[in-house]
Amino acid sequence: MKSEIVVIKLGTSVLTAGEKTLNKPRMVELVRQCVQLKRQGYQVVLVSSGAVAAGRAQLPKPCGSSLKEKQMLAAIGQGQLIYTWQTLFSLYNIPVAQMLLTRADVEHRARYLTARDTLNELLHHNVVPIINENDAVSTREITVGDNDNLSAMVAILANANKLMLLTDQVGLFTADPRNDPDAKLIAEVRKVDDKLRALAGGGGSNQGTGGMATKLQAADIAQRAGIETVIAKGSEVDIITKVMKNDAPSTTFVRFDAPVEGRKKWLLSAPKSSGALIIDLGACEALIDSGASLLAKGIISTQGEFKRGDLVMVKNQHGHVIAKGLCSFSDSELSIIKGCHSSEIEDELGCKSSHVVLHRDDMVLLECI
Ligand SMILES: Nc1ncnc2c1ncn2[C@@H]1O[C@H](COP(=O)(O)OP(=O)(O)O)[C@@H](O)[C@H]1O
Ligand SMILES: N[C@@H](CCC(=O)OP(=O)(O)O)C(=O)O
Repeated sequence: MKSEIVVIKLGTSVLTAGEKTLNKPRMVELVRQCVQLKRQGYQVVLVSSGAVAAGRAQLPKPCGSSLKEKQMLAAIGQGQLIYTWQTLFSLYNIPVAQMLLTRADVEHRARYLTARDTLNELLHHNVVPIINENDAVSTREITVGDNDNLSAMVAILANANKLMLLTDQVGLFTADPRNDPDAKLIAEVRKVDDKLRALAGGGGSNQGTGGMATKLQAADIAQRAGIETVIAKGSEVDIITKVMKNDAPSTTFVRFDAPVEGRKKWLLSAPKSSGALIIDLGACEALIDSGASLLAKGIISTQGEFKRGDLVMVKNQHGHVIAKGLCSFSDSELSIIKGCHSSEIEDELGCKSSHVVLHRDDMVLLECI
């Protein structure tokens, strides 16, 4: 039987724990629990933050306020980060592997498949993959930007059963507990919606990136891909073991009953959109109620510039995103054929072309109207 795969994301807040550099006793403890999990038959993938913090501690003068400096610090600290993990796992004779990814590696279908194969091969050989963003080469265009979203992408790549986001809070509260002592823990989330997003603030510590907002984005993606996500406090004793037994105060995002499959998971996780299609009510209903492909007839207008094959968001007339998918036409072609019947498209464009704008196999639904 194939063993279950657990992706554990460790935020800077967990790995530094109030210190200016890596908190090694904390890392020892986390490795012990990961090994325990492996001995129970699970496969473990780590998404480890902490490179910037580790790099910062190695320079004599404080720095890291600009993007350039952060990239430099990540380049300095990543070596120490992976060395520390490697040293700790080697105490148990478990090899580790470093994978540094950017959005471009996941966005490009062929690179995505290569990363997936490498990850699978590592797990097959009982190695613990330790993943971080390749900050040193990440430009604004290709960065994921935070390891919460990266960990959701990794969970999809690894075909994981569970995603654990370990941080410095026990879960998602009704308000940032650093500012509101009356904030209450939300134990279970069925669906991430705008009301919930409004509760999630940015990072509380000055070390972390994204705070709860990016954790919700990650949980939303994972839920839709059929992966249960748990936010929990990394400093709590035996936290990994407790989360596996559903025995820790935490926030659990339950997986959707009908998750997206195969290639659609890639669509869900990776590509950034180049533009958007605004569609009418009839088209919204056809997409959501009947699972239909999107036809030119339902398109009111487009936003942004995109080529054939680019990823676009699909919005209703109120600007609400309802789907995303790979578009068969460029924005300039759509300006000609929007509102047309499918049979008129080839005549209008004067060339052979698809009869649908977004095929249902190349599209994931994100919201209901
Ligand atoms: N509604 C909320 N519930 C819990 N924490 C929140 C909330 N809104 C904002 N936060 C902040 O998110 C922080 C955790 O995110 P972050 O600093 O990015 O940590 P990490 O390094 O673990 O990713 C918490 O310290 C907390 O202050
Ligand atoms: N890639 C960066 C971490 C970025 C990040 O998302 O940090 P965090 O919010 O602490 O998980 C690093 O290694 O320092």
